Amino acid sequence: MPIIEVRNLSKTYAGGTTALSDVSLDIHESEILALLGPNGAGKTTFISIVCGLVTPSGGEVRVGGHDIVRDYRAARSLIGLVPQEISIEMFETVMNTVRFSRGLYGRKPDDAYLEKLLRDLSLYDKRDARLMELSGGMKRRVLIAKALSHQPRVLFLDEPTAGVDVNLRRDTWAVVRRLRDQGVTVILTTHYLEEAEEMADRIGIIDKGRLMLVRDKRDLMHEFGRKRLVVELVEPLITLPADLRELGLVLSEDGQHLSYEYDTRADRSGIARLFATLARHGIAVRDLETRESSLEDVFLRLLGEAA
Ligand SMILES: Nc1ncnc2c1ncn2[C@@H]1O[C@H](COP(=O)(O)OP(=O)(O)OP(=O)(O)O)[C@@H](O)[C@H]1O
Repeated sequence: MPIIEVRNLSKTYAGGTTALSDVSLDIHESEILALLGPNGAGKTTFISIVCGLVTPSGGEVRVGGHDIVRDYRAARSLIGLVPQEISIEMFETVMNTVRFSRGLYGRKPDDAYLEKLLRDLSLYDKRDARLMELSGGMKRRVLIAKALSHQPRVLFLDEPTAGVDVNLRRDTWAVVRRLRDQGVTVILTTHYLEEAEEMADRIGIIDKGRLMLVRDKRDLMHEFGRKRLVVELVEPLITLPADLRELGLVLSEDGQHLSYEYDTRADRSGIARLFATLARHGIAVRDLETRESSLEDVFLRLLGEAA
């Protein structure tokens, strides 16, 4: 059974904005799902509904089999949420904040678990510091600790590394991966496509309230990705022979490089033909380089196609 089942979910806010329309999705235990989409696409609305902070206008959501409206407490107890905005009690210490969060869910005190959690998040040294004394990145990690204080099975991270430096971002990724390996399901939103590419098992793209696609990341990159082959020549070419141009090759300004773009899905016969044609013209090759498109290229291409 999926840990989260979303059926025909929609949301129209009081002002009339439709933030979600007819979203259906299953989220599986211990996967990392990244939700991508432009500003205002509906990602935060989706998270807020599943976490019970916003009431849906239509459709159903079950978390661990519990309906999020009829059976709110049971559903919510399985969820940890790291919100986009930092709103914490600045005068409290790190350890007390996390203890308090755990208490809110009615869980028995367990300082051993909480101390381990702080260690995992590299916050243990700061456990007695007041939140106002922490850096922005540390405060973000306190939010993660709070969200995990009641040992939820699902963790929502709304832009977990916005404004966080590269090292800390990598630390956060490592923490999230470890959680996934411990069986926690993670749903995150991000505007850093590199983050989704690095971490996610599946990618969902939301645009204008619609879930445009949910796919295994590797399949997605494979299906929509493109490869680019750059051939460095021993001798520069002044003009490109017509048959090479017809194959889709492009000559660089300095005449030293030929480049060729192709679908990762397409069969490789194009490449073989290309080299045969180069050989026929007596064009000698010094070096080759291939580059695969990033998730960012794939994403922009998909949104472009949708528009
Ligand atoms: N409380 C609200 N009342 C009315 N409209 C809202 C409310 N919250 C969000 N919206 C609208 O719903 C739409 C979706 O917003 P949402 O915050 O879900 O997008 P998002 O994908 O999370 O965006 P971002 O990437 O900028 O965080 C937007 O048009 C937004 O203006």
